[in-house]
Amino acid sequence: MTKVFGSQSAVDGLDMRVPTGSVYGFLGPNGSGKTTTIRMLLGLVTPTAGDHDVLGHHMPDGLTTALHRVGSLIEGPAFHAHLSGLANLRRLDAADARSDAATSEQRIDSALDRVGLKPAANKRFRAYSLGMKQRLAIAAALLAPRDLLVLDEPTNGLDPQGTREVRHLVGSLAADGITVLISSHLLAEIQQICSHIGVMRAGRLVAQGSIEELRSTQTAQLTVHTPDPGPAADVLTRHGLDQVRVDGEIVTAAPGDVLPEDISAALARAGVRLRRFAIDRPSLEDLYVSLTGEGFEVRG
Ligand SMILES: Nc1ncnc2c1ncn2[C@@H]1O[C@H](COP(=O)(O)OP(=O)(O)OP(=O)(O)O)[C@@H](O)[C@H]1O
Repeated sequence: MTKVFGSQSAVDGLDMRVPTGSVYGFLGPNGSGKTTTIRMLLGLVTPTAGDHDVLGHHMPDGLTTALHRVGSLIEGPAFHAHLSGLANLRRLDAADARSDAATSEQRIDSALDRVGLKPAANKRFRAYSLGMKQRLAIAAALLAPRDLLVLDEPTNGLDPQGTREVRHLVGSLAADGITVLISSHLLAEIQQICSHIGVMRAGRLVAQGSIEELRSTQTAQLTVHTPDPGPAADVLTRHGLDQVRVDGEIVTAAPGDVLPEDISAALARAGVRLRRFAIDRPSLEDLYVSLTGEGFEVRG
């Protein structure tokens, strides 16, 4: 899908797949096109080009069929500060033409229970912590049964405790089988709960896949600390390792398919003395930084 606003391209040729049952972390710096993409997915913005399916329904024809199985948190519902969480949910539920008044109390109760807000149900919204406010917003998205939950930056502005609350909640919803699409500009905040990740940069999806797939695209690096760097480099080159480099007593190389145990045995046979032998794979953090140029923001 593509979305152009005036002369500005917000989303450019996006080809995105959110597998059923996944928690898909939709990552990218501010302004990279995440919200625009989510708004297109939910039929709130018409794409300039391209089309998409939601829960197996081609959009926009399947809008009414598919979207009542989709809960979303985009800008967040408008809550009344002086009303309790419970009263706020009652108002929202009553305003939904599709909701069945006969089951309203039961659905509200289970939504509050789901997000752990039952004990605070009668507290005024303005007395809620930021994490509680965000959990209430997610409860609002859960007033009807959902197959897919779309959360746009649900941890934005939350303190570490609020972030943990939201993360924990999303993890438990996913464990119940709800597919979750969750956007964030901070990989560290959502990495633990995601099974899949898509990375946006300047309107383009620059990487997408399961965490394992993305990790495996990262080239591992062998690092050897040794007082015998010359012989060590010779052994590594003879064993077919690429990019063998010597820097003082540190030798690095790309091990490729050569097994660590074969490398260490070969070094031992050649009499190379080792102070340290390690094979490291760059973290997802490194991948994210290299794809987006974004620094890793440490919070709290
Ligand atoms: N309605 C609009 N009219 C004009 N430009 C827009 C509109 N909506 C978004 N844009 C532009 O499109 C680009 C992508 O914005 P978008 O909000 O989708 O990014 P984002 O990744 O969600 O960022 P953020 O996390 O800041 O919301 C930005 O440059 C933004 O200014």
